[in-house]
Amino acid sequence: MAQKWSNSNSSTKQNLIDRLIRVGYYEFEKTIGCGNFAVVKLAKHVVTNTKVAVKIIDKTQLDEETLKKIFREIQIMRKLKHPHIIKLYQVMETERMIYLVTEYASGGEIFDYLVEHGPMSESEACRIFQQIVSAVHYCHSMNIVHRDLKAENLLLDSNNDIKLADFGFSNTFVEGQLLSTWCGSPAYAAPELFEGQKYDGPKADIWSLGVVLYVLVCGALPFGGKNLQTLRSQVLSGKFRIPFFMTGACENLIRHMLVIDAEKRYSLPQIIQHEWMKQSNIDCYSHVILNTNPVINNVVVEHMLQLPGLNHDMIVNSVQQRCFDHVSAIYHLLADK
Ligand SMILES: CC1(C)C(=O)N([C@H]2C=Cc3c(O)cccc32)c2nc(Nc3ccccc3)ncc21
Repeated sequence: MAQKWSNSNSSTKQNLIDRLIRVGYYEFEKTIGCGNFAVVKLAKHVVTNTKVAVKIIDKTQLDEETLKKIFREIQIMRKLKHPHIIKLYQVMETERMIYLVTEYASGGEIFDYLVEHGPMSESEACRIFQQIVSAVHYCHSMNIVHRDLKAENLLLDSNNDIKLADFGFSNTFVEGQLLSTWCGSPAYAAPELFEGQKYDGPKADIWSLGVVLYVLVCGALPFGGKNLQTLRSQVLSGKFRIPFFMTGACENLIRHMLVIDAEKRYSLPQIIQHEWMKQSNIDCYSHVILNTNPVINNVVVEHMLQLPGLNHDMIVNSVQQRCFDHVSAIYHLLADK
């Protein structure tokens, strides 16, 4: 469930959640964002003393449709384990609330980074874009499309590395089968979405990646307009301005991604192999090894056995069954330290 985040606490529901100080082993500190049906708070895991983000969802405020989307988002996040995708640590549910405990991206939105620092140098943009491409490539290899790729959903961690967030519009796809739901932010939406046609999910994500790359290097959107109609005609024209400072290689890559005909648009392997992407050396295929079953880290297990009430089998089961409960949360929070 993608949403515009604001940190203004308005409604009475908000105050109720605002008075929350602790859930499970998590002590709440401050609100980092609130949307129409979720509040996200910074919290500390008291057992491991680690900062996490907790998305608090009040189920009583949601209709059936939205609730289904939230459970789909959770199902998808449970499957994803990648260095540049926000990791889900734990899911807690009471009869009226859902709490999603995830990695905390302390650097905030890359959108705000660009507002503050202006466009990136192309070598910095290349480092960041390679991380984004690696995260999206991993999702597509897991048959998941994000469908809401935009600067606002690209978060930064304390090392200024990318953490892809908000799988509220994501969905699983079957190779070659077309999707039809209109998703995401218009400024990042592929032309085929504006034409109301069924579309190929991964190819629509690639268009959004082209808009993201343009935004990183130019600090502005390629397609704008004062309303949806002008935006639509600009996108369908496929015409956008290239600033004087953009190198030819960068322009060439962007022009191969912002291609109207989805069939002719670059694929992720073509993007990875493009000249411009060779500026800094990241292995975009690091994601492949992440799909295997988690190898148990015995140092972490030994550390946990000092905690009351835990035994070896409980820990190994919770991690290998991917329970997303307190035990696996302690394990992964310690492993990621
Ligand atoms: C749980 C999760 C994944 C999430 O839902 N959000 C929200 C909340 C604010 C927001 C946004 O502004 C843009 C995207 C996602 C979000 C998160 N925000 C952060 N860090 C952050 C830190 C300072 C400013 C903005 C975001 N870390 C993890 C999350």
